[in-house]
Amino acid sequence: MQEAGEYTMKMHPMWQGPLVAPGGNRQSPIDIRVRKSVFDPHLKPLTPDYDPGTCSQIWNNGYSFLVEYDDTTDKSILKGGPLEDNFRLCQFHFHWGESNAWGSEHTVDRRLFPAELHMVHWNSNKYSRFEEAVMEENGLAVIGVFLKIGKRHEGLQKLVDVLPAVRHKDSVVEFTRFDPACLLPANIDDYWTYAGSLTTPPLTEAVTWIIMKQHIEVSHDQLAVFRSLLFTSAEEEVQKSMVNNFRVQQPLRGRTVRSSFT
Ligand SMILES: NS(=O)(=O)c1c(F)c(F)c(S(=O)(=O)CCO)c(N[C@H]2CCc3ccccc32)c1F
Ligand SMILES: [Zn+2]
Repeated sequence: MQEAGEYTMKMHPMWQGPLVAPGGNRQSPIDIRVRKSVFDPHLKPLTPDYDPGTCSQIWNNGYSFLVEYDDTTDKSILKGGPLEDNFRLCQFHFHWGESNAWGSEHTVDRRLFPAELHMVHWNSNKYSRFEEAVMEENGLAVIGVFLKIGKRHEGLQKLVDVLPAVRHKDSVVEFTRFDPACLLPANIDDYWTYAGSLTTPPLTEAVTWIIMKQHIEVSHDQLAVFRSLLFTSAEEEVQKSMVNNFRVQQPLRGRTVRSSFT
């Protein structure tokens, strides 16, 4: 019988890390209870300003596939919303399920989505490198966008077409001139925001999460290509499909989720 207060250090097969970071009281992901969120009239519109020229490569790191951006200058930045400083885009990635019934990390009133996009940014006013910001409270800002199955997403197709080239873990290909703004929903003024953490190691409590209320649509076939990726490298005998690469939800611990809309 587990002693009260003892942390359940269950090892989630996916992340090989503790599910609840010891002492963590602002862990992610969470369920967003819409009626418990608090409208904050001081929240500004989000103003992303991305330069497709900073897009550099796409790679499979054995957790997800990442599209990486050159973050050595302030060319692709996120400002506004709940943010006081400039945040530089460093990468975006997705989380998805083995079926369309689940796959997102965050949920809205327990509603699961088949996938979730995360655009990872770091505070370039306060820090000089991502690795520094990742250890600091509010060093990072991650935009979350839910994906639903529907019409084909024309902008996503350029990315889907290159995924077979990064099928195995540690494969990298050059990927340029991709405008990440094409993956944002039409309405980016309506969002929820809360103080949380990375959902993969190092699970640091450094993230201002900005979760879009409006989802984007991708086709069934486009999402099926995500599932053709592998967690395993080409050398490994047993190949494992890259699916269910999401973390289980974490306790809210009294945090308030603010909304930019009523
Ligand atoms: N859901 S999430 O937004 O918390 C998140 C991920 F889910 C995720 F998988 C990754 S990763 O780079 O693929 C794996 C590294 O842990 C990152 N990458 C971040 C975390 C650590 C790190 C270090 C260097 C560059 C990017 C990242 C991430 F921020
Ligand atoms: Zn993520």
